[in-house]
Amino acid sequence: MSNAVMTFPDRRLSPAIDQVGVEERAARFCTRSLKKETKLSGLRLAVTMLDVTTLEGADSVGKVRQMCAKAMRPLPEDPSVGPAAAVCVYPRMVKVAAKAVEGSGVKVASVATAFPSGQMRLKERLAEIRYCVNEGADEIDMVISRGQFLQGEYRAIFDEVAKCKEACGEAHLKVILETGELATYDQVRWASDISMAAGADFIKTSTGKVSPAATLPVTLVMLQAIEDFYERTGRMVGMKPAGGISNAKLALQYLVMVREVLGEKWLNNEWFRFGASSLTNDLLMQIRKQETGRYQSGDYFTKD
Ligand SMILES: O=C[C@H](O)COP(=O)(O)O
Repeated sequence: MSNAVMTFPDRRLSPAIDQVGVEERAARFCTRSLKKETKLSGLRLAVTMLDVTTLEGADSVGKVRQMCAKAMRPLPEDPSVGPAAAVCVYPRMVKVAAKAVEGSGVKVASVATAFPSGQMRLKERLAEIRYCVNEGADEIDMVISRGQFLQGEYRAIFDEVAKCKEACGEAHLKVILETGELATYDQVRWASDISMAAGADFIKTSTGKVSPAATLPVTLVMLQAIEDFYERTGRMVGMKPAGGISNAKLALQYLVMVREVLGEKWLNNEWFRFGASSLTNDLLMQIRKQETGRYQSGDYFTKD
């Protein structure tokens, strides 16, 4: 990565966001009607973009293994569907997940840095990243320190992201902004710009533990930040909306938006992911519906 990219950004390059304009533009993505073939290929594409997630205190080895099996082969009778991009787990489950998906191409993402609050000294948060990578994580989903960000300690945020990136080594870094706590679109835009300049491989909306989580307008603000960053630096950054995305229709609206804002180049799982704990089955159900004309009962699919 060039030094120019790792420089604290100039806030004057982060434009003020027109709230009404962003919300109206995002709402227009919901009104597009898609042809049957486009819908089916979008649904299939969405499955391959899933970070199939479980982030519960009650997570067990059995649950994680079952989720990994589903991520590798979402529809057992049709191997052409999937696999998902990754599974996303807590640090303690990384080793279990890495063993379960070994050789399949499905990546292991781990949340880290005292997820979801981030309320821990940086030293321990960096140690947590190194632990996850040692256990076999390919990707790290970190949280920024929102308290510090909201107090205007922007250089501290830049430094923590840069240090987390360094601690990742070869692993990819996704930076969770927790947009539901950032109060305004302007703050979301500024946090996106800081994170990308500090080395984020992906920017991600939410932990899934705070409401509101991902929304189309907030994702649009982040996509625009990615577009501007790419124009300025030539470096592509990925996008991951996460939290509360549980139906296929909404997933397709996200894909329409990504295509229109960033173009086809971003429309694959190297550059776009859905973080979701319960979207898989609705995508599978809609794929079966498009292919057979019938709805399969929810019981037909294994538990998300
Ligand atoms: O990163 C993923 C989120 O934690 C998933 O949130 P969700 O359970 O609302 O789908």
